[in-house]
Amino acid sequence: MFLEVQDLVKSYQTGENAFFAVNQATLKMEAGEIVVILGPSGSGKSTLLNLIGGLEKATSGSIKIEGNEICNLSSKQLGIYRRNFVGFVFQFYNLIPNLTVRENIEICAHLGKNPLAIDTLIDKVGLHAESHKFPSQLSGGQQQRVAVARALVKNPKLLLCDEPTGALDYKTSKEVLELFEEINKTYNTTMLMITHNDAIKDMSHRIIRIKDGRITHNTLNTHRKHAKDIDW
Ligand SMILES: Nc1ncnc2c1ncn2[C@@H]1O[C@H](COP(=O)(O)OP(=O)(O)OP(=O)(O)O)[C@@H](O)[C@H]1O
Repeated sequence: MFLEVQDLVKSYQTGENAFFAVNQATLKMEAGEIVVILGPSGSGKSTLLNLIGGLEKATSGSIKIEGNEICNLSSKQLGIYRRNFVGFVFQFYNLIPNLTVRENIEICAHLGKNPLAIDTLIDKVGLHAESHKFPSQLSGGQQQRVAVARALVKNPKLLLCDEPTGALDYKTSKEVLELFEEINKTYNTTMLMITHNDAIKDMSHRIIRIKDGRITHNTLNTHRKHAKDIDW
C-alpha cells in the first residue's frame, strides 16, 4: 500500500474546548491512484491534505507512506520528506514573476533525487513555445501548467492539489485535467486532490467525502471517465 492513514486527528484548543479539524480519519491509497476529496467549506479537506503533505503536524494517529511513519518525524525530517516525496499544486500558481517559465521549473529540479528532464516536461505540459516567457505573459491555464510542471520536475511520488482548477475557466480546466491524467499515466504519480470541480471527481479512481472532519464516504469510482470525454 502506498499511503495508509489511520485514526488521524488534528485538533485545536479553542478556550476550554478542543475543535477537531480532522477527526479519526482513516484511508488508504494505492500507488498510481487519483483520489479526490469532496466536502463543504470548513470540513477539514485542506487540513487533511496538509497533514499528508507534512505541512502540518497531527495531534494523533498515523500516516504511513510506503510503510514509513511520518507523524513522528522532526520538522527537519518532514522537510526532507516533502522534498523527496511530495509535489504541491495550489489554486493560485505562486510562480516567481521575474523568472521565465523554464527557470521557474528549473529551480525545483535539484530538489529531488531523480529529476525529470526539463525539456521533456515542458513539452509534456505544452509550453515549448512559452518557455522563455515570464508568468505575466501567460494565460491562467498556462500559468497553472507551469505550476504543475514545477511540482512534478523533482519526480515526486505523491502530488497533492488544493483546488487546482479553482481559478480556471472551463476550457483551461479541461486542458489541465487532461495533463494530470497524462502525467498520472506516464509517471504513475499518485494524486490526491481537493476540488469543487465535478470533472475531477469523474476522472478519479476514488472519491472521499469529508464532513465536520470525519470521512463519511470512501468509494471506488466505477464509472471513471477520461478528462477529454467529460462535460460539466
Ligand atoms: N490554525 C487553526 N486554528 C483553529 N482552527 C483552524 C485552524 N486551521 C483550520 N482551522 C479550522 O479547521 C476547520 C477545517 O479547515 P480546512 O481549511 O481544513 O477546511 P476546508 O474543508 O479545506 O475548507 P475550504 O473548502 O473552505 O477551504 C475549519 O473550521 C477551520 O476554521
